[in-house]
Amino acid sequence: MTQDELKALVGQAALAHVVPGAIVGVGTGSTVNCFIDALATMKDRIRGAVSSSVKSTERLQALGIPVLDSNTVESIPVYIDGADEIDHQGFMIKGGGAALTREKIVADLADRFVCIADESKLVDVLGAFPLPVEVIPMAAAQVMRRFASVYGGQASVRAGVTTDNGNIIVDVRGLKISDPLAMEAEVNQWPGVVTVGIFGRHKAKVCLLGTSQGVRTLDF
Ligand SMILES: O=C(CO)[C@H](O)[C@H](O)COP(=O)(O)O
Repeated sequence: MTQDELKALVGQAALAHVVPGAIVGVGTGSTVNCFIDALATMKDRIRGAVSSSVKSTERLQALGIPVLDSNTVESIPVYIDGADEIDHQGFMIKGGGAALTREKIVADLADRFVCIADESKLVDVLGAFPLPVEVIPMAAAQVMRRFASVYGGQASVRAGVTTDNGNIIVDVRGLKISDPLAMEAEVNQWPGVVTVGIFGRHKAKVCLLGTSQGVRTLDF
């Protein structure tokens, strides 16, 4: 199966986790796009969606799925999103699509994070994928220096990218993230960091992993 077919497979499988009559949290990315397309087939059975990006909002609305303002929603049963990497505890790196801050905000509303990913995303240790960090532009140089001095990571500004919140993305290479919760807590308090793309406190409860043998379910 191709990677696109695996994404379509898990996008479809995620429908089983959508709670009828409820609001569903929707992530961002090519795997989530498959989920959004599948969700359109049950749009009359949900109250609507809370979206994590302008791109996902546009796709949802184009398919006739109502998108609610996150400030009007107190909690949701399920958030469905992809990942750039996921480990065997359900910790993730996210932000390859630059939507990490809004993704974490919607994940924070949710009782359960259901990750959908193809099998190439499953890793033993996070960090081979460059760690995205949303940063307020005037802090970029200081945040990059700090990554080098504290973790030995090589950071660079992602060219040509502005987030939905008007900030930049710094990508950090050369990390081995052995303690995701500790690194998330540390980096999130550096001045100018809006969000680090480690999903530690907001890790997945379930991962639907697309494999050539079918969907493998990992429970964390
Ligand atoms: O974190 C994300 C966007 O900010 C995505 O979930 C992540 O990049 C995976 O994307 P894709 O499904 O296209 O591989």
